[in-house]
Amino acid sequence: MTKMRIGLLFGGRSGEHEVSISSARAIARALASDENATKYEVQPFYIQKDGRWLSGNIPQQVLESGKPLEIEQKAENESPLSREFPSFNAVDVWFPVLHGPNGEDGTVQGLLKLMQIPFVGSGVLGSAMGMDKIAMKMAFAHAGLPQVKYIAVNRSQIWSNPCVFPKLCDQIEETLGYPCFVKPANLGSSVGISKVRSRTELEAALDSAASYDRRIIVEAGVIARELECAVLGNDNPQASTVGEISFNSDFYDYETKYTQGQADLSIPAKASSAIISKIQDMAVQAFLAIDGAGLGRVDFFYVESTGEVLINEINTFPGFTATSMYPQLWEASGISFSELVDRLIQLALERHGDKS
Ligand SMILES: Nc1ncnc2c1ncn2[C@@H]1O[C@H](COP(=O)(O)OP(=O)(O)OP(=O)(O)O)[C@@H](O)[C@H]1O
Ligand SMILES: C[C@@H](N)C(=O)O
Ligand SMILES: [Mg+2]
Ligand SMILES: [Mg+2]
Repeated sequence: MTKMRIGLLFGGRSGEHEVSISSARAIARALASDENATKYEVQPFYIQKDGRWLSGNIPQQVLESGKPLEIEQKAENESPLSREFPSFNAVDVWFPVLHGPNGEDGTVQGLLKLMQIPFVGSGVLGSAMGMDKIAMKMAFAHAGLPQVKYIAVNRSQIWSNPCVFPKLCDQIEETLGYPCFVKPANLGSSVGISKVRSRTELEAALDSAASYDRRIIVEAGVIARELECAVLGNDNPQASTVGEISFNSDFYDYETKYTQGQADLSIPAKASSAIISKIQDMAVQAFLAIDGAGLGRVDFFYVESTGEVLINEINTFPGFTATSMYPQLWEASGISFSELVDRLIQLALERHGDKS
């Protein structure tokens, strides 16, 4: 049997570069295990932090070491893609294991779509909507999904005009109060997010978020349990069992997410069956609202005292690291890691066949 060649794309010009390497290591292992090894042959492609694409031996070395490559000087006028374009022909299905901007946001998906080769996950629209927390929240509001109060901010309100900035801070204090969360709109893994409790912290957090993104979102802080649900499928997606994250840190920040033992994952979450099915329904609605495809993980806040469930966000390429929820939610729902990656490839082929 001829093996299908899977283009495993990882790394990326993103604050989540290291997370992508960890996810890709796990996915590469799953593609080489069990029955998958008889069906698939993995061709890794590594996108360096400066955006250059590498094939050949280096991607394999990065996968083995789990560490990003030191950036060597780029030749003047060298295109990030110039060296690798010919070898793209050696791929039957792309598996873009990219988190954050320049990978999970529709940019790479546009390139892969133009190549007319199937790829795993959401297309251009779903990826872009799922990455940008402002656009995402507009789609959720339109779908009638409850969420926290928020204010959308543009970098120009923070950096360009000294008269606008104090007014913006006044508006945030009046509308949202403290604590509130300041986030770059297009990022993940909590990179660039601050929880703020005072005017001084707010000013510093806005300045910091603006260094990551032109678009920033400020949300009212909620005291709630954090529940997550995985989604798998295309036009008729399925929701997994629901999991809960608990931790001792101030919020679920980068260190808590990726340091073994810092967060506890309870799967299934201890909540009534009514709450679990509500979350599963909302997860599917959220996935459809942004035009998701293949996979997604939807994060929720559950305010136990009032019974309120608020949607926080969707991730169109959630983490597959050792501490990540997405593969563990499916494992607990009866789909093993190796079966999961196989299904994702089949869903990519199905979606490609739709000619969408
Ligand atoms: N409005 C809020 N109220 C309370 N806690 C919040 C709020 N927004 C974010 N947090 C905390 O910050 C964490 C990260 O937020 P969020 O999920 O929006 O960021 P992210 O960078 O997209 O993360 P990831 O993509 O890794 O899930 C949440 O899991 C939660 O602990
Ligand atoms: C990878 C990270 N953004 C996640 O959602 O798991
Ligand atoms: Mg996210
Ligand atoms: Mg999240």
